[in-house]
Amino acid sequence: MVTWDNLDTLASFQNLSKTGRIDLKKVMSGENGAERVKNYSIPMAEGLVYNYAAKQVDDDVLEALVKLAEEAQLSEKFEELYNGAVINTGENRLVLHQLTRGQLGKAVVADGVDKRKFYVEQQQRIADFANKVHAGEITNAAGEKFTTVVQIGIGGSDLGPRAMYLALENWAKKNNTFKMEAKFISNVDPDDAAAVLNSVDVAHSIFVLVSKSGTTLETLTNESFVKDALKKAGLDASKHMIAVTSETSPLAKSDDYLAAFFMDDYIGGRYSSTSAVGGAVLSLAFGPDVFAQFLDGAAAEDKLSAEKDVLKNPEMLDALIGVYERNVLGYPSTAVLPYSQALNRFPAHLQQVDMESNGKSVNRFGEPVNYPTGPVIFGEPGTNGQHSFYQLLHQGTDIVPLQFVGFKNNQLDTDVVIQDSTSQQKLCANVAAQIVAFACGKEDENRNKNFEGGRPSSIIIGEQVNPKTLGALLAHFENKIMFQGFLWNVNSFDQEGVQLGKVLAKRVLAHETDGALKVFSDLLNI
Ligand SMILES: O=P(O)(O)OC[C@H]1O[C@H](O)[C@H](O)[C@@H](O)[C@@H]1O
Repeated sequence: MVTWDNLDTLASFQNLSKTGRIDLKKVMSGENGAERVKNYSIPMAEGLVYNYAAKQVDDDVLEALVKLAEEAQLSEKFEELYNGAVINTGENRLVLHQLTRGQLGKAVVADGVDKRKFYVEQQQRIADFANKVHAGEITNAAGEKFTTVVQIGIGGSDLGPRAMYLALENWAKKNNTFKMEAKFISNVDPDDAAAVLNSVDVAHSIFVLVSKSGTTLETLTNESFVKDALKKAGLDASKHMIAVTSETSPLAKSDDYLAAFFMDDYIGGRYSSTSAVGGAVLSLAFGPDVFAQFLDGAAAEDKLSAEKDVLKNPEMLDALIGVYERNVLGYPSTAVLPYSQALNRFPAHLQQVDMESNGKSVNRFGEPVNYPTGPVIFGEPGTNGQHSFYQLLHQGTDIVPLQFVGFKNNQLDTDVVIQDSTSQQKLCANVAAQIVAFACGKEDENRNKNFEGGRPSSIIIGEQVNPKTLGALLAHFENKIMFQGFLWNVNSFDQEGVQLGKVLAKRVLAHETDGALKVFSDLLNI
């Protein structure tokens, strides 16, 4: 049996707090540094490697982290989760997104259904549908092929699928698996839908309406927006739309769609990229086989997350180091910095996964916690970020732990040699340089030009962004966030904090306001 205790009640956490502070500048300089880079590294799935040489840890801290993992029963809690325990206590739900890509434990039966079978069945239904669209067996009313897919959804029904699509678009083009261009409508700002609709040929577009609940105001509004545009173009909306939702949602039984594919309440929106939510758009855009490879990558990383030896489990160690940084060293934020244009929207997706999961002030029993929980997450791809916010990261008063991601190869064949190096080499040179610059700094008599150093980072290195490495990368961060939730003893799988704003917005629209809300409503001309 596992016990759910607050972090600050664990003896191993008290011991961790007493370990000596690491002088990163010192340990990362010279031969010492070279040894650390070689040793402080864990193989991940699909040829990825997690390197934590530039984190403020040494063997003593690592030993204390291992003890913390044991006392907090991280492995046992993950085991409970994938075997179908009610981990999402706030909503009384199981947490099953790992089951969409593999079976780590025993069969999970819920509501009389084997859940792994259910997810595979949905994946298969989507594959059949996508193949028929590609073969021209499912067409528009004029019998012409669909050429574009447009996803309508917001939050978890947008960010993950969008980030994954962008990550694989060029790879698919290069590898001849690109089937259809995908576009995304999310914001209730009418300019979002209008701009996307202006950029596509609606007569040859298939729209994927994605809403787990089937009740999200922005998504339903955008659906009407699109239906209106289709009608104005003389088209039958029901011949152009499919839905991805949960079987219990109001959308599930509607005749308004060509087809409906299902996820369920046991998959949080932000964890739904590997379910039908990501499956529909990615299978249509790149073919079902590419989506299957993406799932394989995620499944392989999930397996590593189940590894009991902390020093062989990249997700668990990353989580533990993050908690050490947050709760012992007191760092309030974390930046995710992929040196890859393909991962352009990956930080935005992680922002939701991390901050919606662990941005909590009460533990899983609803009692206030006395320690900081989830950090603020932000990020941009390198090298763009270097010319923007890195100034604060190098010389600002806050220390911000960094999570770099870098790949040896780009996705397209095009590159040039300028000043004796390719663009890809320049990209990689920059990430290596940044790790050492942040860790070691540089002394200068001019205080303005002085770099203190001592700024920690980790890096995940891979060969190339492709479906498998992307799946592994996604699972890494999902599972890291899950382990951190276990450590903080929060429920990482609900999101009550987003409700209040929705309720007040409804009041504004119904003109049922007073006080400050009324004045703001007037100022905004509602
Ligand atoms: O998929 P839906 O039910 O439309 O939900 C879309 C999103 O909106 C909610 O407000 C939540 O904050 C997100 O976790 C969710 O992903």
